[in-house]
Amino acid sequence: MTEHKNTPESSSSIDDTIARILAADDAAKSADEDFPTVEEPQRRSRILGDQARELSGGDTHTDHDGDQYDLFERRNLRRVEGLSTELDDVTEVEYRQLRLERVVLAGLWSGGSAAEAEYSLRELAALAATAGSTVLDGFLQRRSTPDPGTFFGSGKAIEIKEAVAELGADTVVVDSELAPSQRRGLEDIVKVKVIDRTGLILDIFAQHAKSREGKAQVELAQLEYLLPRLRGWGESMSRQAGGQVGGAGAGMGSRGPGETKIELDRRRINTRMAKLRKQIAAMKPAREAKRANRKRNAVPSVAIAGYTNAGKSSLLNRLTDAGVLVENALFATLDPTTRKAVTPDGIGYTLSDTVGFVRQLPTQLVEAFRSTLEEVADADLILHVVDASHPEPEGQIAAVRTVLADVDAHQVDEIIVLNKADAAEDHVIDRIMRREPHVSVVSAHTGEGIAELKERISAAIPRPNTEMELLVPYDHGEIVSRLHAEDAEILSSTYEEAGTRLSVRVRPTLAAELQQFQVES
Ligand SMILES: Nc1nc2c(ncn2[C@@H]2O[C@H](COP(=O)(O)OP(=O)(O)OP(=O)(O)O)[C@@H](O)[C@H]2O)c(=O)[nH]1
Ligand SMILES: [Mg+2]
Repeated sequence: MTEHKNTPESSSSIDDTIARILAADDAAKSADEDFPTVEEPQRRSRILGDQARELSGGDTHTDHDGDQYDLFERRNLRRVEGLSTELDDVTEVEYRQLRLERVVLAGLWSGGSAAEAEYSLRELAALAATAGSTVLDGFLQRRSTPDPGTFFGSGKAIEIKEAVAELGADTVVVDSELAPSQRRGLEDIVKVKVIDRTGLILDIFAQHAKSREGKAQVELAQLEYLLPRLRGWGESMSRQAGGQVGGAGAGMGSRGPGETKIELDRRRINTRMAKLRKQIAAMKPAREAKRANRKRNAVPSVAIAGYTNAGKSSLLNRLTDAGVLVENALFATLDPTTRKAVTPDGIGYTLSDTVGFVRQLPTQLVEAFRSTLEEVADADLILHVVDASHPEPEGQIAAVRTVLADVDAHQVDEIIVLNKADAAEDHVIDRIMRREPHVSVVSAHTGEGIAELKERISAAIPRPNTEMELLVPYDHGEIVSRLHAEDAEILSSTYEEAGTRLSVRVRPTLAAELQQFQVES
């Protein structure tokens, strides 16, 4: 840990920080406007370390991905390496601005195969790269239960410390959720800041949230994460006040002003959380109205769900030409996008992109995003997109289903969409096809399997079911075009003297409008 100076400024800067955190709305607004834009090529080359390249460098876009206006903006928001490695304000580190730059990863291998433990660590590397940091090295420790004091045990912690010093790292990212005391214990040994998986994921969400609702949801999740960790915070502050470093509760510096401050902070954070909950609740009616409207018109809804980076947005673009942001980064999409789509035989439906899932998705996020995720539960069909180019997609499928069950979405019909077939190994595809009853193999990039998927969607969504026989006079050509354009199944159509004779299946709302043209069959 960096030494803190015992000056009045240091404690007032913490006040400032807390004030800034709690005034997050204003801060977010001005940050949007004031963020300096840097020329794209220069910025890109500076953020990509060698290890990060595997993830961040591989963007390929097809024509279907559209204009991707967000992409440029997203890149401009990336962190610049090397601006600060000083841990001068613990409050900032723990909340909102992790400022991780050169990181060493560490994970516990406590069960399962070695390969699984390694995937998890690789995924952590991808997460860290998405958060804008350079991954220098990674450690796995075989150990059945975590050490209560330092998580890895002091021997391994010292090993990590040595690597950190040798590589010049400024952060250790641990592939689990750490108890506050474990984090502190480990920090005291490795001497740089320690972040856990949850903190890292929350940081990515904070960077990527765009809509007002998304921002509020992420902030709520961050505060929820922070609240039980306030003790650590208070101790750091006491160190600043008294300059005493010691175990929990040791020394004069850890009592008095520090405690009062924690109480005060806790209260302010609770107030802020209550306000956020209210805000989020207030935003719900608008979304619910939209959903109710869709329900009334009986427009079927299809939700695209799946593990992060599986290709959900690419699939949405491929199916609808939506131009939604596609990025080889984790959690590129946070705000659900809904687009209109049509089946090959002309049935309209809505298709929604959703936030990606990840192993150990922080529970704070599931809670904060519950209202968004519930839309998936409400869908008529879930396209569960799976990255078939991953060597072991089963773990991802299971992680996604856990979250879906959590928001009561496991009842909804599901098609497993094995995406990235162009890059996948046949044996992986075969394995999953044997396990899962409803599988479509596609590539959002090449378009392979997309036509078949469209047919499947068409067969799986609720179809219009009111049969009608219509005679539409020729001066009402707009009705015929509408039937072709909209939610109707045209079973037959012939031209007669008085007009077009049609045998159709439509939804109840449209049936009511068409009554004047109805004839006996
Ligand atoms: N080879 C290959 N790559 C693909 C395919 N579909 C998507 N990708 C790539 O996979 C990466 C992730 O794609 P996205 O569509 O952003 O994935 P997502 O599921 O929306 O990801 P998040 O929003 O971050 O959860 C991008 O680099 C895409 O170009 C595919 O069919 N084949
Ligand atoms: Mg996406």
